[in-house]
This record gives sequence, C-alpha cells and structure tokens, in this order.
Amino acid sequence: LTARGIAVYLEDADPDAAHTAASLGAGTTDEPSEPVDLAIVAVPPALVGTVLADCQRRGLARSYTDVASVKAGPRAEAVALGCDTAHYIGGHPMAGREQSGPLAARADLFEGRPWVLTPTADTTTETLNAALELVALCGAMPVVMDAGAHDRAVALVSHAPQLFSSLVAARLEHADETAVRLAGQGVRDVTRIAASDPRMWLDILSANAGVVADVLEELAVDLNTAVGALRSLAGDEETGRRKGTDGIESVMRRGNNGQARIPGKHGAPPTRYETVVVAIGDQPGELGRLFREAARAGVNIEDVAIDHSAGRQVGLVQLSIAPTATHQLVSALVERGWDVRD
Ligand SMILES: NC(=O)c1ccc[n+]([C@@H]2O[C@H](COP(=O)([O-])OP(=O)(O)OC[C@H]3O[C@@H](n4cnc5c(N)ncnc54)[C@H](O)[C@@H]3O)[C@@H](O)[C@H]2O)c1
Ligand SMILES: O=C(O)C(=O)C[C@]1(C(=O)O)C=C[C@@H](O)C=C1
Repeated sequence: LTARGIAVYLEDADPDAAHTAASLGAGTTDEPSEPVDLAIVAVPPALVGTVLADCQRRGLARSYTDVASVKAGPRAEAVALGCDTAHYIGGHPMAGREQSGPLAARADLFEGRPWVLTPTADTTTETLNAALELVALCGAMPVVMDAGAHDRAVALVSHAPQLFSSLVAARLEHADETAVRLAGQGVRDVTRIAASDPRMWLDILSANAGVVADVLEELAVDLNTAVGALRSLAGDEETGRRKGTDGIESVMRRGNNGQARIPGKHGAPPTRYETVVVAIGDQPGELGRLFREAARAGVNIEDVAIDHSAGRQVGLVQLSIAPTATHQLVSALVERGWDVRD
C-alpha cells in the first residue's frame, strides 16, 4: 500500500511488531490526526470482534474490514458486541505464509490471489467500495461471498489441507534420522504449511471445527479405501491384486482431476509450466544472479522451488516457466555457464 502512495498507520498490541513493520516500509507508527478511510483489523480470528469494537469506539476510520481466515464467527461476535456493522465488511485474502509476524511479510503476497469479501444487506456502498479499492491496490481479485459459504469453502481448500499437512509431517516427528535425511521435494511440498503457528490455527480451526471435521471424515473414508487397496496389492492372490491396482489407480486419477481444477495465477485456467532445473552454489547472491539471467533472457519465472541436497554445497533450483520459453531460457543459461540439469 505504501508503494502505491497510500498513507498507512500501524498499530499492534506488541509495539515491537508495529515498529518492525514500519522499519520495513509498511507505514508509520504515528497516530492518524483524523479518521482514516479504512481500518484493516489483522488480528487472530477470536479477537476480531473485540478489536473492531474498540477501533469503532475510538472512531479510527470511516469503514472497517478484517482479514481473518474464518468469517461467520467474527461477524457474529461483532454483532453481539454492538458494532456498527453497516461500516464493517468481512474480508479474507486467500494468500499467506507458514510464518507469521512482520519479518515474514511480502509486498506482493496478494497479487493475483482471490480476496473474499462478505458484505451483508446493511453494508454501506462507501464501505464496500473502500474494501474493493484495498483489494485492487493489493493486486488481488475480489470474490463476494456469504460468510457461511466462505467458511465451508475454506474448510475444503485451506483448513483440512492444513491439518493433513500437519498429520503427514507429524509422521516424521519420531522417524529414523536416516529416513528423514532422504526428504525430497515431494514431502517438502506437502508439508510446507506444517510449519504454521499452532496457536493461530487452533483459533481458526475452533471457529470452523464442525465443517472441517466433515471434510476430514470424508477423507478418512478415502484413506481406509486406499489402505484396503494397498493390503490387497500386498497379498498373493491375483483377484485381490487386480482390485488393489484398480483402487490405487482410482485414487491417483481422482487426485489428478482435483489438482487440475486448481486455478492458475489471476484466476486463469490451470497452467502447465515447464520446469528447468539449475544447480547453484550454496552462497549468497546466487539466486539473485540466476533470476537476473532469466530476466535478461526475457523469460518470466512463474514459480520457484529449491531442493537443498543434504550434505552438499549445491542447491537444485526448479524454475517453472511457460513451455514456449524453455528453449530460450535453457540456451541462455547454458551459454552463460550455468549448470542446467535434465
Ligand atoms: N498467516 C496467513 O497465512 C494468513 C492468511 C490470511 C489471513 N490470515 C489471518 O490474518 C490474521 C493475522 O494473522 P497473521 O498470520 O498475520 O498473524 P500475526 O501473528 O503475524 O499477526 C497478528 C498480530 O495481531 C497482534 N494483536 C494481537 N492482539 C491484538 C490486539 N488486541 N490489538 C492489536 N493487535 C493485536 C499481534 O501482536 C500480532 O502482531 C488472522 O486473523 C489470520 O486468520 C492469515
Ligand atoms: O500458503 C500458506 O502458507 C498459507 O498459510 C495460506 C493460506 C491457505 O490455506 O491458502 C492459509 C490460511 C489463510 O487463511 C489463507 C491462506
């Protein structure tokens, strides 16, 4: 927001958090001299109602929104606390990180991401417009939804996946070191969000517990079917083995179909990117140098993942790029002496 010339006033129960954010260029810790256009309540979900009530009592802004990962509970609390709901609109940017705090912030976090807004019949046009402007300034795409529908949707696409990631990672807690050392990109992809803050997620999951439990129950049925298929595959009997093969094939195909439905950037249809793997030395500045080479070659990097080989001073960088740009990037990198892997 500051990069787009918007005056941002930061306030946090932890003054260090606000000062750190200010020093990173997110805004100022000075108090505004008059009510601002929009106050963004970015606190844990269970605190949204009380913080909103407090901000409104202080007359901080003309309109208010929040960013909590659940929407029905915070709204009910705001209503119960007697908040001015006409000038409050629930919000939820569908982007985030497994790390919290100002040091984990990124200016481009919301670019191209859905940002849910949950207006109600009494929401004023001024408040809806202020929230829409915020979403546009952050480069996100507004999605207007009812709070309950939002909570059911995120149970499926965010809350249950978080628990699943944690459960997969929990298998590693007491695993043999020799096994954990072999971790490759697959398990890293599946468990990245298992590093998330447990207190924050307890708060989120408590506010959406029943719906998330429904999703996990359905998953549990699928898990049992997969276990049955694997047991049949492990047996000697031919019919059983065929049944097992069918079962696992069905899991994999259904997974392919579900994964293919996940939208690409800016809500575009899912895109298939080509991956170019480059080995880089484990030293400062290497990644920046590689990105500059891609820019010189005129190739847009759509996504990036790094696989650090255990015990080796190299990392394998996987650059996801448009398939049509593969030749251009590979030849530019090879020409400039980079170690491009097949
Ligand atoms: N982290 C994510 O991926 C993500 C993504 C989308 C939405 N959200 C939502 O954003 C909100 C904040 O999450 P976060 O990850 O930024 O957490 P965070 O811990 O980084 O930030 C929360 C901040 O709220 C402050 N705070 C707590 N009580 C307060 C109070 N009474 N008054 C003022 N400040 C107070 C804390 O000191 C902390 O700095 C949550 O509602 C979360 O559901 C998080
Ligand atoms: O990608 C991550 O690390 C996230 O935490 C993102 C994520 C998500 O599940 O997509 C997590 C919770 C928020 O409510 C919104 C976004």
